[in-house]
Amino acid sequence: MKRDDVRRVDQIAIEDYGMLGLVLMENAGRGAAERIAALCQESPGGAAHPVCILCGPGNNGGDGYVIARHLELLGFSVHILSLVPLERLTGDASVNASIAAKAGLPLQVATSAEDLDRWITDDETVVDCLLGTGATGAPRGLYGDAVKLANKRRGLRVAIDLPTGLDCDTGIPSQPTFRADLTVTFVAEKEGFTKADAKPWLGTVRVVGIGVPQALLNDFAVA
Ligand SMILES: NC(=O)C1=CN([C@@H]2O[C@H](COP(=O)(O)OP(=O)(O)OC[C@H]3O[C@@H](n4cnc5c(N)ncnc54)[C@H](OP(=O)(O)O)[C@@H]3O)[C@@H](O)[C@H]2O)[C@H](O)CC1
Ligand SMILES: [K+]
Repeated sequence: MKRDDVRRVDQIAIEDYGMLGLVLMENAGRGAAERIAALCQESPGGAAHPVCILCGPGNNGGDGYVIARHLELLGFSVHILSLVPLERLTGDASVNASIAAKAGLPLQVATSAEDLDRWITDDETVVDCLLGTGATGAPRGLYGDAVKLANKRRGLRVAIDLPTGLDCDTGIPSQPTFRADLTVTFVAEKEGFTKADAKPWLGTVRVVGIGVPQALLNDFAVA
């Protein structure tokens, strides 16, 4: 499915069907948390290890706060690294960041590559909630630093909606691109995921529904 169509599904679900963005984000985040839990149970270690969730400035980051809350409920030890001050967040992302903070989920704001190097450790699962379908071009500044650092760590890597740096329409990776073991994507596989260039960056792809009505999915020919 094309990036713009996926974003349209979100918009129509809210504007025409009256669904709340927060409901879509909750469904997305809970579904993603359940796929991450399944992966961590399958990994060599077997035990659920600590999880670091990297959150960006938009609703992809917003998903990360929901994922953190649900992974904690599943018994994981999570910590959240935001690359923007929380007051910079808006809408559904801001609501979920506030819930996570009020719930006492460990949360730090990284302002430098040194912060990221210190706080992203080597044995934890790293979840990429940096950039999603709102990204344009290669990850800039601290986002590029975060992707490069995450790619060097030894733990599992999970991309949410798409690996930061990957163009989800063309499948073309940018310098850098998050190299995922698992990509959890919402509504439908993105068109670029079928391209050979994308494969090394996606890992296993799992589609998570976000609760939009079948009638709306049918309008976009989503199975
Ligand atoms: N129906 C669905 O699929 C649902 C999707 N959800 C999630 O929402 C994201 C899309 O959220 P959105 O806020 O539109 O976009 P992003 O989170 O990707 O953030 C984009 C912002 O990031 C900045 N940006 C863009 N490109 C770059 C770059 N190359 N480097 C650094 N920063 C970048 C930009 O902000 P500025 O302030 O800099 O303009 C963008 O605004 C989707 O992917 C899903 O994860 C919903 O949660 C559930 C339903
Ligand atoms: K992402």
